[in-house]
Amino acid sequence: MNAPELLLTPREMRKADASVIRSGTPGVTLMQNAGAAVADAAREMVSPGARIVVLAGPGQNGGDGIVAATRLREQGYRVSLGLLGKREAFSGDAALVAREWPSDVVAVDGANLAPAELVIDALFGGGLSREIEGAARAAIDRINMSGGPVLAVDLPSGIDGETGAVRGIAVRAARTVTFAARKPGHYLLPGRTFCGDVTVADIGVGSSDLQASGGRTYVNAPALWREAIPRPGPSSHKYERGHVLVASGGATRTGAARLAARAALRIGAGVVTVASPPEALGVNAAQLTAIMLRGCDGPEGLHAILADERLNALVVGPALGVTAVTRAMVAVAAQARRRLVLDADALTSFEGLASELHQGFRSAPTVITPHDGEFTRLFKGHPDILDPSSKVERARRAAAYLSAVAVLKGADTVIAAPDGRAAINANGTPYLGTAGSGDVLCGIIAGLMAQHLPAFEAAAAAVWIHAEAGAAFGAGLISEDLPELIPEVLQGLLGA
Ligand SMILES: NC(=O)C1=CN([C@@H]2O[C@H](COP(=O)(O)OP(=O)(O)OC[C@H]3O[C@@H](n4cnc5c(N)ncnc54)[C@H](OP(=O)(O)O)[C@@H]3O)[C@@H](O)[C@H]2O)[C@@H](O)CC1
Ligand SMILES: Nc1ncnc2c1ncn2[C@@H]1O[C@H](COP(=O)(O)OP(=O)(O)O)[C@@H](O)[C@H]1O
Ligand SMILES: [K+]
Repeated sequence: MNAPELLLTPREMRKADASVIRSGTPGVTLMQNAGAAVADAAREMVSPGARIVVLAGPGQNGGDGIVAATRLREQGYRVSLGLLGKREAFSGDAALVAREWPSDVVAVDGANLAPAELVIDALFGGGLSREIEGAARAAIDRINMSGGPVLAVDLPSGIDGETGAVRGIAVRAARTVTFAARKPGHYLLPGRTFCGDVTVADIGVGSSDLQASGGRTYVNAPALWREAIPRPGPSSHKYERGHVLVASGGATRTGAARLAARAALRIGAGVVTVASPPEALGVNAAQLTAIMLRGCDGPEGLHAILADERLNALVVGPALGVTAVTRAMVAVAAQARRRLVLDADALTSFEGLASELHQGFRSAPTVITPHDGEFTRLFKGHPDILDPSSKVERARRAAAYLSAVAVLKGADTVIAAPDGRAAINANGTPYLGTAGSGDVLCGIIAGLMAQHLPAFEAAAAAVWIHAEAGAAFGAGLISEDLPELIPEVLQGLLGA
């Protein structure tokens, strides 16, 4: 099985580099390897002898660029080197490699990009620490206006490697070569859209060095959770595959629950029941077949239904209404200590009241699935959770605060666990932005938890499967399609 792919923030990457250097490999060797990998990528992008302009910044990212420039020059390319700052001002390993450049340098604002068949952007990488202004800003503007392909070293300059934010302005690259491990900024938006194709070069940082970084953020991919997905044994019966209960909204708001219920059944829950307010029983009954239906009158009704111990996973929130009654439903669900998914109105009903849920889900696996708007409402008054510029950090803090897995949805959905693990999803499609899509996601999560997947694995697997299904369908996707697309994705994962 492939190992899960670890993503390292620039700070964690520095720890990994330090670990390699402690084991005896000089930092300059890492830089030589990094620059050589950039030169290799450049050769794949242009024909022999092409004109290449390398723009190098004042730090070690610039050092990588100078190594690439030196190599490419030796290999017969017509290379010019533009520096942001003075050649004598380089420090550390970059100062060592700068001595090896055998030709003239120009200032970045003097570098002529017009004849270049390739621009190599080595202005800033993991050390970007503030908004870009002045000469650096003008240089990036000119790179983006040049119209030719750009190869970015480590990160497109201007993209924050930890958060994916644009620090004032950023290079639009056709390709990015990064080192040892991708960074969260390669996946988080808007960073992802600036990178082009991202490749990871092996520069001599081993897996023990990566572990030494302390990083706990992963790409959300099957390697992270595939082994946890159950396959029914020859003698297993439906209740072993779990029983999901989905709370339905009132008579005119029942579709969300049915979408979640259908998804829970398709992902493999043995039994799924919709708990319906009495006035909505007719409309639910008219549209349910394999899914069971129970009358459920508010929090007391839910409490009564949960006397059945076989109900082991609940979905509470979609289309329930933003009310005190919904808050009471959440309280009943939490007290029942069942696996729980909370979405939509269950979260918005606690607008500014997150403190009522503080550590509220310690006693049973729980997943919350807010989009940005729901997240901001729920944690109103909690700047410690809302303010970090990294989406990963926001999700992590929310998860720790509630003792629940937080799925912070969007085009770059982040899944975070209270223990600090996090995953960034990247296989989605904008076609998932369709009414009811989030309800389907809730159902998939609950269906996997009902089958005993731990909450983090269930949430991460569900986000990936949901996105994979949506991407496979593409244009014209509506939420009703999503549950019906699950079997093919599941069969691809399980090989059956
Ligand atoms: N051994 C290793 O560690 C290896 C590292 N490797 C490479 O090192 C890169 C990281 O290097 P790095 O830490 O030197 O940071 P880097 O991205 O060059 O920028 C720092 C410089 O930029 C400046 N600066 C920052 N923001 C600015 C702004 N907005 N506007 C203007 N200036 C700004 C900052 O100035 P200061 O803040 O100090 O004033 C400083 O001078 C990494 O991406 C990878 O490519 C590889 O070779 C593998 C081995
Ligand atoms: N541009 C996009 N790329 C990938 N996934 C997306 C995109 N837009 C929305 N999604 C996904 O679609 C789902 C929408 O859920 P949500 O916002 O709750 O919608 P609804 O309330 O209509 O169900 C989420 O899983 C989200 O991650
Ligand atoms: K760069």
